[in-house]
Amino acid sequence: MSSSRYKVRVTKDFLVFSSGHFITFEGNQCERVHGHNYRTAVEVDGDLDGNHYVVDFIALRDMTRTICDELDHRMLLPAGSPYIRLEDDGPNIVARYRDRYWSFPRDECVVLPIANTTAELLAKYIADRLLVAMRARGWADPRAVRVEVEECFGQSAEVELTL
Ligand SMILES: Nc1nc2c(c(=O)[nH]1)N=C([C@H](O)[C@H](O)COP(=O)(O)OP(=O)(O)OP(=O)(O)O)CN2
Repeated sequence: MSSSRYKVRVTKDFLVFSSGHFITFEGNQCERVHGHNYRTAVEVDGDLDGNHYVVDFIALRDMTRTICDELDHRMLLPAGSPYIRLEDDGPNIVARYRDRYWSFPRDECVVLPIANTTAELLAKYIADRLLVAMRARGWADPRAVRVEVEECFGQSAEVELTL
């Protein structure tokens, strides 16, 4: 007897965010500030519910759009970096790396609970937020949530939350 496994996938031309960032790497390197037009794709694996669908992908689309819109046209800053210090400076947030520092108006930044603004950890952040949003709607946990974040054409990272 064969068994069936289902997933829904959502990727739309508005599930994007144009944001600034910089990453640290190799423990002693920090990029210059730059930006990307990030694109996201979301997949949810699970059993069919009483509607005979995994989840309503319109609702999933809208949940994802809410998160993308929060990140759009913002400077993405990591709150959990061991290398980059974030400081309040009145209406601004100052980011410091060794003898370099950047000052951004607070409402033009998003401080994220991640260690580095890599595509991988942005995908993880979005996946975690989506799971919270699904649970807030009373949805049963799916089997898995996957989020892909593409930094630019041909460069992306994906996370899978297995539940
Ligand atoms: N696995 C990952 N590798 C890299 C990431 C990442 O998030 N995950 N990020 C970077 C840099 O932040 C940077 O964003 C790379 O972007 P890009 O502009 O493409 O880098 P380059 O300037 O070197 O590429 P060009 O196409 O020549 O502009 C690096 N690695």
